[in-house]
Parts: sequence; C-alpha cells; structure tokens
Amino acid sequence: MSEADASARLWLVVPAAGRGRRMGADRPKQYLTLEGRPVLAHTLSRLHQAFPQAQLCLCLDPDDDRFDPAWVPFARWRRSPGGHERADSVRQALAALAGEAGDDDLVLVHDVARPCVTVADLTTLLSALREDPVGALLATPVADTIKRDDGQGRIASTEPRDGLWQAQTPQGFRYGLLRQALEQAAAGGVGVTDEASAVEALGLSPRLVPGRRDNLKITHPEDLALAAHVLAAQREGAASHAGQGLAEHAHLASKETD
Ligand SMILES: Nc1ccn([C@@H]2O[C@H](COP(=O)(O)OP(=O)(O)OP(=O)(O)O)[C@@H](O)[C@H]2O)c(=O)n1
Ligand SMILES: C[C@](O)(CO)[C@H](O)COP(=O)(O)O
Repeated sequence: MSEADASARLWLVVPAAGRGRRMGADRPKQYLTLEGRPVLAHTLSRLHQAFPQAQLCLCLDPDDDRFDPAWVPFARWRRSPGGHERADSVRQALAALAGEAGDDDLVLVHDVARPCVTVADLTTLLSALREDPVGALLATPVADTIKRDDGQGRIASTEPRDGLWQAQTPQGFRYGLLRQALEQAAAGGVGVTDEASAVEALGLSPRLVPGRRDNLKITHPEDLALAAHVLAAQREGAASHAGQGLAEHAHLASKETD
C-alpha cells in the first residue's frame, strides 16, 4: 500500500435515483419490500456492516418523497441529486464531494438495487482496490451460451464466451481518476453503463475481481423473489457456519477435558 493510500479515506456512492421501469412496480424498486424492509435499507445495511466508518453519498431523485433517513445506518452521510442516467447520478455525487474528497481517496460505487452483496465480497473488493491504482470491480465469468439476435427474434450468431465477464458492483476507483473519467465521458457524449467503462475510455484496464453470482441486480419482477431466497440462504449459510464453529469448539473443549 502506498503512503497516499494509507491516509486515503473511503467514500461510498450509492446510485438510488432510478425509476425501476423494467420492474414495472407502483414505486421505484429501491422502495419495494424485501423481507419486511425496503431494498434500499438492506443495501445500506450490508455496506455499513462492511465499512461502518465510511462516508456515504446517496444519489436520490430530487422529487423522491418515499425516502426515509431512518434507513441510513451511517453516521456521516449526505444525499445528492440523481441525474438523467445512472452515470449522471454518480458524476453529480462525485462533484458534490469536491473540496472534501482528495484525489487519492477511495470511492466504491454500489447499486442500491444489489442488496445481496456479501460483506466478504465487499472487503475483498476494497483490498483489491488498495492494491491497484487503476481500480477494480466485482464480476463473474459468463456461464451461459451467448446468442446475438437478428432483430426479428431469430439467432444471427453464437458469440464466443471465452473471456467474457458480467460486471457487478461495487466498482472502486481513486476519486480523482473516477471523476475525470466520468466528466470526460459526459463531455464526449459517451454513454457508459458502469464506472469501469468510463475508466476504460481513458485507455486504462480496471481489475476484474471474481464475485458471487448471487450479487444480483434487482431489475425484473422475478428478481425480487430471487433476492429474498438469496438473503435467506445467506443467513442459513452464516448460521450453519456459526453452528459448525460451536460444534468444533465443543469438540475441542471435550478433548481438552478428556
Ligand atoms: N438516473 C439514474 C438511473 C439509475 N440509477 C441507479 O442505478 C442503479 C442501476 O440502475 P438500474 O438497475 O437500471 O435501475 P433503474 O434505472 O431504476 O431501472 P430501469 O432501468 O429498469 O428503469 C440503480 O441502483 C438505480 O437506482 C440512478 O441512481 N440514477
Ligand atoms: C453498473 C451495473 O450494475 C453493472 O452491471 C449495470 O450496468 C447497471 O445497470 P443498468 O441497467 O445499465 O443501469
């Protein structure tokens, strides 16, 4: 770790200003209920478990009247106005941090629509970012056969999937580099759907950090039920881990008293 990184602060930018059009619900998907709480509350709580000391910048639609600050577990946080596209929301959030964030500060951008990200993956990604001056993102290798359509519902070609990855979030970068990348993309009219592509447009190659396939982005109606299953499975996994730990402890304790 460089000296600059040792003193760098961690900022979390959470774009939460989308309308959830593909979800087709009566409200933006970040306010749909998942296990009794809004999706937004789950996502912020996962981030807080991993990084309790970080500072949060939450991008919200200026007309959002559903947001409740009680869902924010961070001590230091602010809201910033969402933009037209996701990239605009993130760019505006970074602009709102100008003067406070240093160029070498670390920024993790995480979709509010990904509530199932694990604390382990969050900390792995941050470690990768600390080691990599370009930046890093969670991603998974493509597992399905990929078809391109002909525009009329038939296959035009089957695409080689070797070397293809699906990008997830968080995506992490140094503040100065990410701000420059997103400003340049906006000025050049380059539409970017994630932070990494803005950085790629500068001729740089962020690091792919293998993540979990269950870090899904709630996008379509069926994804909400999937996310509920994932959260339940993760809880069961954690409980059986803890149970295993207790069993091992009991086993060792019984050996000690043998
Ligand atoms: N102008 C926008 C658009 C999206 N987002 C956020 O970016 C993330 C990923 O976007 P997406 O899944 O596309 O969400 P929506 O834009 O809400 O969905 P849709 O495209 O179906 O309308 C979400 O957390 C969303 O809230 C944002 O902050 N500002
Ligand atoms: C950033 C992202 O989650 C990476 O997969 C994704 O591109 C955002 O989704 P959108 O539908 O393009 O807004």
